[in-house]
Amino acid sequence: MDYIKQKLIEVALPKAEMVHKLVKEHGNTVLQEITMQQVLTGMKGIVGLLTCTSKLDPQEGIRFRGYSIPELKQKLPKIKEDGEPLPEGIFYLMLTGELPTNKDVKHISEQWATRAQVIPSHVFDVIEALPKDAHPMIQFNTAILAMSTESQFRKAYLIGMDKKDYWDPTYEGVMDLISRLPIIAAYIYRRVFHKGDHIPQDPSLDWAGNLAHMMGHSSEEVKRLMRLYMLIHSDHEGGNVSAHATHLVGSALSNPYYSFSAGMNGLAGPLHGMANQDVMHWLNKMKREIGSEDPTEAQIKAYAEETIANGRVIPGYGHAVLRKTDPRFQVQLDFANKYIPDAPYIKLVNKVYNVVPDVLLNTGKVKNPWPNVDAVSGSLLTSFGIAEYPIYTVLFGVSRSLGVLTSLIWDRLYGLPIERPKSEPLQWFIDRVPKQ
Ligand SMILES: CC(=O)SCCNC(=O)CCNC(=O)[C@H](O)C(C)(C)COP(=O)(O)OP(=O)(O)OC[C@H]1O[C@@H](n2cnc3c(N)ncnc32)[C@H](O)[C@@H]1OP(=O)(O)O
Ligand SMILES: O=C([O-])CC(=O)C(=O)O
Repeated sequence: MDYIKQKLIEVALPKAEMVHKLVKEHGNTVLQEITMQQVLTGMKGIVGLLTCTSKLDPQEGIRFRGYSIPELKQKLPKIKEDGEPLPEGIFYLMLTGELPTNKDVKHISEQWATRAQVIPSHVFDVIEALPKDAHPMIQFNTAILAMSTESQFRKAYLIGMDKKDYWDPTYEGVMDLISRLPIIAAYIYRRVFHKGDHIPQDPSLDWAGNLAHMMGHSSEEVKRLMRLYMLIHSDHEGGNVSAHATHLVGSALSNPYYSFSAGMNGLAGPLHGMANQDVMHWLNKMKREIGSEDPTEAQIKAYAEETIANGRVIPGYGHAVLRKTDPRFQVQLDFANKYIPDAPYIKLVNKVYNVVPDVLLNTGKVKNPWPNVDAVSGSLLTSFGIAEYPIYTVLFGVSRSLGVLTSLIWDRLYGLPIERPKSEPLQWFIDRVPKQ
């Protein structure tokens, strides 16, 4: 058995027993009071999920197994000392709860490179059957579903395996799926934006470096950016739409491909991952309407106010949980200010950051006026030559696979049952209003 799987069993067994014990011996413990407002505004703040890969603090931002992004930049293995951590490392950390060694990261890189070799040809046929102008997220998700013919979990389930072993074919499916996503993403990118002139994978490269290479952006600078991008988008605790959808569908014992596809349908929404593409449209429309490539802060403020007055959201700003600037925004801005401080889009992002929070605060209703991860990611990619906006959410999706699919393995390790919260009609809520 692969040593990572062996390690996983050792780490997981006592934890799975603990979950079982908590349910059995402390099942009646009251955890929280829930208000009408919480239920009717998207269940914010209601603890309804067990997720160990990462945890989001509203003030501090995300921590992966306890480590902040600046800590991970220090502690995770890199190819070069001054480079960015390899996403293989965050996968290992989220999976096992322990920091990886260089050897662990190399092992995962090699595993993924090997597994990536065997994507069945029908997956590409299915992509080719779609119109080229179908949004890349449609193509990406269709390909993910088409790959589910390969599901190891489905095969094992049909044979009739013991419930406690479900995690094993899930792990195998997750490893296969993650290994193949960069190839699918790059294939779609080259199909839509580069006349179908495909670039073969280079199995000697790391997972993110290979993605940049297959996209046709093979400079060391873009590979470094891709590693950072894949690291920071990988997880955001369990309640965000893509993670929760993956978990929910997985709770029906749907295979990893079906489950991840559900998450990707959520990521494609403009209030979630698609905001990274929308930010670019918002910035460009602003420049067009103002009639300047370099608008002043006063002009940006007026445009932002007009966006709000028209009943629209300013993409890249606000968050359902965060109440401060997203550290994922900050780390990307730091990267940009270090390597490309004079890039026009980075200057623009800095100016927008100077004025938009006040505009949002002045509405009196926006709970978080600060930028989220999507406020800068597109400007950064564009400045490094990846200027085709519709691919941005696909790149987000490739990264998000690391967290949500690791959680799916843990769902199986814990033996979590089907998720089925209760719903009530409107009258039920009205009946709960205290009588005068
Ligand atoms: C990777 C990610 O998913 S990060 C988020 C990416 N999404 C975006 O950037 C889209 C823009 N932002 C938003 O739409 C929101 O801030 C969300 C979806 C992220 C969070 O939504 P909520 O938790 O409902 O935010 P909040 O409680 O602050 O909303 C209160 C009001 O402020 C509005 N609001 C929130 N953010 C913004 C914004 N950026 N621009 C304008 N209005 C906003 C809401 O639409 C809501 O208005 P309403 O009462 O008239 O319906
Ligand atoms: O946490 C959320 O709700 C949205 C988000 O930033 C993410 O999923 O990365």
